[in-house]
Amino acid sequence: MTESLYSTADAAATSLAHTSDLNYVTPFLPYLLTATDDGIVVINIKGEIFFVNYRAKTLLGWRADCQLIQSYWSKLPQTQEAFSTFVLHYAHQSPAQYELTVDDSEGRERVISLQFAQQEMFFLVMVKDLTEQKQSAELLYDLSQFDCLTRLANRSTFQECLHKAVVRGQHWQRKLALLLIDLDRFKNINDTLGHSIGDELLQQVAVRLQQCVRRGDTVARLGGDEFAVILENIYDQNDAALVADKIISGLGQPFELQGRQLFVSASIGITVMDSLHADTETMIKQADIAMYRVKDQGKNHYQFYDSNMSALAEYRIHLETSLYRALHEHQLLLHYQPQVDVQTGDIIGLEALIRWQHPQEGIIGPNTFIPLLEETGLIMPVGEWALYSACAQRQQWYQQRNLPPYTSISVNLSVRQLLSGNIVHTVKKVLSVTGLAPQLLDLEITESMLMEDIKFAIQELGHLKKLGVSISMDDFGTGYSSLSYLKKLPIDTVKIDRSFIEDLPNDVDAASIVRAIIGLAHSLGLNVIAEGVENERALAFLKSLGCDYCQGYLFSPPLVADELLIKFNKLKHQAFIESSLSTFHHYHPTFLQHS
Ligand SMILES: Nc1nc2c(ncn2[C@@H]2O[C@H](COP(=O)(O)O[C@H]3[C@@H](O)[C@H](n4cnc5c(=O)[nH]c(N)nc54)O[C@@H]3COP(=O)(O)O)[C@@H](O)[C@H]2O)c(=O)[nH]1
Repeated sequence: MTESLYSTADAAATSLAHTSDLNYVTPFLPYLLTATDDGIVVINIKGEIFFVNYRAKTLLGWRADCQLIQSYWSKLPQTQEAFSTFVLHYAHQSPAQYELTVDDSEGRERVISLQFAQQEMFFLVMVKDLTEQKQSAELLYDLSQFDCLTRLANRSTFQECLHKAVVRGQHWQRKLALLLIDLDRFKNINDTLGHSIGDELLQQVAVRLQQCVRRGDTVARLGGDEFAVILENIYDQNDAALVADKIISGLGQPFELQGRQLFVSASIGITVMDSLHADTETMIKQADIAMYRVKDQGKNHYQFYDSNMSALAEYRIHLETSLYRALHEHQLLLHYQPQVDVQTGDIIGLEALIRWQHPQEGIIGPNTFIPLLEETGLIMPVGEWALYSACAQRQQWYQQRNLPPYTSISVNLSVRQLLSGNIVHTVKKVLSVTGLAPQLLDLEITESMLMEDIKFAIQELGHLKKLGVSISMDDFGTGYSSLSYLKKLPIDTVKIDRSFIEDLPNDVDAASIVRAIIGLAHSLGLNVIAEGVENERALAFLKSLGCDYCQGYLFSPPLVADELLIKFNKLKHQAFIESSLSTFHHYHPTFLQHS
């Protein structure tokens, strides 16, 4: 039954589809004319109106009924103008379209299109509301041109602006400058205080940057915390330096964010180019190189690009590529340096120090490549490798009865490792795989690392301490040197930086600092290791101050595992020190003359 009904309906639909007889539609016309989303007006060649549907009245702002429309038509110059234009220019085309802005019956501005179709002396005018379509198009345009967070020009607009600036500069033969600005430690703000504060900060930074430049200059956000400023029409570098100074001091003022006061700084790389020789790609590359130079040199400053920087940048790229290879080809290795009990001369620990055995350049020290490992993120796998290898080596020595059972192993942590959120898990894993007792592992951190994100760092150190490992504060005295925060940190040992040790006991200031550090550390229940002990007078002085442990060339330089073992096995206690002296003279022949 149902089936037959459907087939009847299908048959009817098919027959309708095949007919072009409009008589079927005519009875529905009044309904269609009111229900349609478009306005419909019928008008003659003189502009006299014969029919207007409800939608057209609303869109065109006509509140009157059909009889009065004639007079309204004449009061609407834009519509009249549209009509006249149509009559003059488009009458021969069908349908013709004209776009204009009117106020609708509620007084809201609307963008409409009038589409005319002619039938002898009459015209059918279809009135379409384009407002939303236009708004979406504008929004899309906006999104493609501007950064939605800060409303500054986005990266692609910046590229376009820079290109135009170069062309204008070439035309007027004027110089132009590009400043690339990167906020220092923005990631920490975002990670610790949350993205909403981070976003607000970026918005406020955008406002301040705009306040530092002239009206015609371009300020753009290139992404993340990176901004750019294009200065056109400048006379020389001084003009750009003035703006950079303004930016540094502008951003140096505190930011008020959700009831908090925040301080930020920025690193700025600048390139100034004679427009005749400028091209956008080179300018961006140069400003970028200069900016990274500032980052390397301690941030919160600006630098102009100079050609030497390119050589340096190329060297870095070379170094980076070689480092990747070094990792795959196992060119990284650890050296070990003993830590000695000042009173007994016993070796109580070994510090693992990374080296790069470069196939052409020989042994490369960590200061050359650790910063690059940090920057590239390679420090994570390398750091984990160092931790694992040091612990495994310590265990192997112990199992082969080459080391007293209490000898600890110290491993340096990098800032990335400490703040990765993964360090506790990594240490746990390494201890479990190597079987090393946590009490025998010492992790070295530096003051400056803590300052990156003190709250999180303290939290992570607390978790590490709970595992049973000990923590040493490395290079103490060189960074923030805030003795007052020492007591808040979950650490066990303070390592006095070797710059305070090298001239002991002659350097009176250094001697006072060392005395103060040892006194304070002991009052807080912390051990003290003096780094870089190179001679016996320094050792004697440190002993007199009650320093607990020493490390330095006096005892041994860092050595590869096998060498260290030979030395360790051959020599004990005082004999070890005596022999170390001769090794030390071998490394530092001039020392004999001074001592
Ligand atoms: N994240 C990691 N950082 C590491 C790792 N290995 C090393 N490092 C960091 O590199 C810094 C420099 O290390 P290095 O060039 O090995 O210098 C150490 C010693 O060789 C040197 N030293 C020791 N005794 C003396 C001395 O008597 N005189 C003298 N002129 N130098 C001496 O001091 C450095 C000791 O290191 P530390 O105790 O850690 O300060 C190093 O500081 C680490 O930060 C690594 O695996 N991961």
